[in-house]
Amino acid sequence: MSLNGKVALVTGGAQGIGRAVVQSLLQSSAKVAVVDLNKTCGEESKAQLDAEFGEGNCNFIPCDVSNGDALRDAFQRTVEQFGRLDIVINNAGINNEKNWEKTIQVNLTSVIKGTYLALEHMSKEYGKEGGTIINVSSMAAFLHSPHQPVYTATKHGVIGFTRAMADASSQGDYGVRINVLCPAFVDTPLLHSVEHEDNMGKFVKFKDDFKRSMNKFGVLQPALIAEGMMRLIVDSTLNGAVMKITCSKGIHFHTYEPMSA
Ligand SMILES: NC(=O)C1=CN([C@@H]2O[C@H](COP(=O)(O)OP(=O)(O)OC[C@H]3O[C@@H](n4cnc5c(N)ncnc54)[C@H](O)[C@@H]3O)[C@@H](O)[C@H]2O)C=CC1
Ligand SMILES: CCCCCC(=O)/C=C/C=C\C=C\C=C\[C@@H](O)[C@@H](O)CCCC(=O)O
Repeated sequence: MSLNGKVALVTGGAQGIGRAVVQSLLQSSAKVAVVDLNKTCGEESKAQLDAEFGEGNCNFIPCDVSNGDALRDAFQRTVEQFGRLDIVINNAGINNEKNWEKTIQVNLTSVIKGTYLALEHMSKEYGKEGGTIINVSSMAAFLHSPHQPVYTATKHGVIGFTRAMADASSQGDYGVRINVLCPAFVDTPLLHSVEHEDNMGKFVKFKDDFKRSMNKFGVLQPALIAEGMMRLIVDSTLNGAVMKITCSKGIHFHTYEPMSA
């Protein structure tokens, strides 16, 4: 699939799932802005991607997505450098039950802010050409664990917000498709945070429950999540879709029963 001429912004793109998505976007000839807090990882990643895909296709923008002004600047810099914006992936996330307010800021508030900024740059409401937004939730929104109550709450929030915004987009004729992706366990640095008291606080005592669940359901590779992401990006029929990716069922969609009166 070719995304030649398209410009993407990926938050949390320096490692893990975001890194795999950036790689797939570059493979499809898109230009990509990698927005991430981790300067060392972001710069290393950019050097590797420049070597593989050539300079000028990828930009690293150091930014804490929970700082609203910094996130606004990151969007602005992307458009200044690449001339337009077509694809926004709100992927940055953390797992910290001890500093749970920060978890809400990064996993939910920043996804909301990232969606609104994306609309300012892509929506027909603002005189722009349209585009697509993908917000990253988690299977934790469907199968919760006592180990991660606030993480789970944020991932529920991302689904509710995204579905409502998808309806706003279609009814308001924004020309922007807005979808949500829910991976099960994925082999990334984030997954190792579940063992640490620094991250989990008092819930660390439930880590064996979490590990049992991981052993039962298996662990996915980031490349499969990137494949699902690319499907959401190119399939122009999808808006408000909730994509799940699990070991047992692979890439598939959640279906909601229609509400009866
Ligand atoms: N790894 C897993 O098992 C699963 C992960 N997810 C979600 O996928 C997304 C990506 O997670 P992973 O790649 O696994 O994590 P990761 O920890 O490997 O990568 C996350 C990236 O986000 C960046 N980041 C964190 N806080 C940031 C901030 N405030 N501002 C800017 N960048 C920030 C990190 O520096 C890192 O590069 C997250 O939203 C996570 O909740 C969902 C389901 C399962
Ligand atoms: C530190 C962050 C880790 C995030 C952990 C996370 O995302 C948790 C995932 C939890 C559960 C995964 C369950 C997967 C289950 C499937 O294999 C399947 O059995 C359920 C399929 C249900 C469906 O309709 O898709």
